[in-house]
Amino acid sequence: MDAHELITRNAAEVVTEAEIEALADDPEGKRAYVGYEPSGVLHIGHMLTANKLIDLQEAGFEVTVLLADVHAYLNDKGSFEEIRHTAERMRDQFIAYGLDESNTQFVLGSDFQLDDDYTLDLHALELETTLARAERAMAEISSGDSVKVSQAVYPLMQALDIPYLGVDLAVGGMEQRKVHMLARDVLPSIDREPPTSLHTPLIADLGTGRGKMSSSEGVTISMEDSRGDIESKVNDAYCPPTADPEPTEDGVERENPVLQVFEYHVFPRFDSVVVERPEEYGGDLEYDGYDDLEADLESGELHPADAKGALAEYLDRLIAPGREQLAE
Ligand SMILES: N[C@@H](Cc1ccc(O)cc1)C(=O)O
Repeated sequence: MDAHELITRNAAEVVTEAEIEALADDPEGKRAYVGYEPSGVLHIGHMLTANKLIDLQEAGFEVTVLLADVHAYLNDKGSFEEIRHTAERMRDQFIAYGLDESNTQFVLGSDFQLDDDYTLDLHALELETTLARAERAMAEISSGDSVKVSQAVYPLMQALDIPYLGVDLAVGGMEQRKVHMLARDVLPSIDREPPTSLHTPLIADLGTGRGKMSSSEGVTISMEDSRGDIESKVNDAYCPPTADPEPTEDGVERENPVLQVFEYHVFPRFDSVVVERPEEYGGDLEYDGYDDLEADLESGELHPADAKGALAEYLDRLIAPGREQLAE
């Protein structure tokens, strides 16, 4: 796979295509980051962007993981002490998941976000931004109806992190796109380059195929799950024999989350996938890429129950190192 393909595979969008192209062609010195609010344990949402960071490392990027402790605090995720503690645990889980410490830089937000220069630049961005714009940028990041002042400061800090970390590419889920657009608009006002961004798709809830998989509602997979937990969640997952299910009766769009997890979590991390089947049902199936697996599910060659069995097996392999880490 060439650099451009590695960078863009499984991305829902890049802003802009031309800027990505230029980064792909740049042989050295390119840097990317993802920021995470430390809270709870690593789950499949974090792992999706972590997979992208692993692709980017392979494509020659230097990668930074920002453990955004101040952001978590501003977004009401607990006391600063608790968040700090969670940040340390999270870092260890990312390493267990495969973000090699030798080429991943882990940075704590509070290590630079409380400096004088940062604070003054932040105030300059506050002057450039209406409350309404800041609030819109946060719509898919913070929950709750009334936005606090802290949550209006949040996206401006996220924008400012990009030049302060010295990165060329900001990576995040689709829910981060409005913050990245805001960053493109406001950073030039303080003589900083507008950043390039890449967004990963949102994966549907495992149980229903609707909405998005999240740690706060519905069914997700986390590093705390035992093999048995994974098996029962995957077993109960929504998996019609198509990649393009009909909407529900009341018109809610649905995805096939089992296929999505194969596409965005399993295939990026394994060279091939074996679906074990007894001889009388045709024996094992082996796939070198996602498309063939999807085609077999659609044609009926691969039964959803067998697909689920294999998914549980591979998810377990992805989770195991983190689970062991947590048990320490
Ligand atoms: N907004 C991100 C966290 C984050 C914070 C600061 C950043 O610079 C980047 C990302 C989230 O929703 O989890």
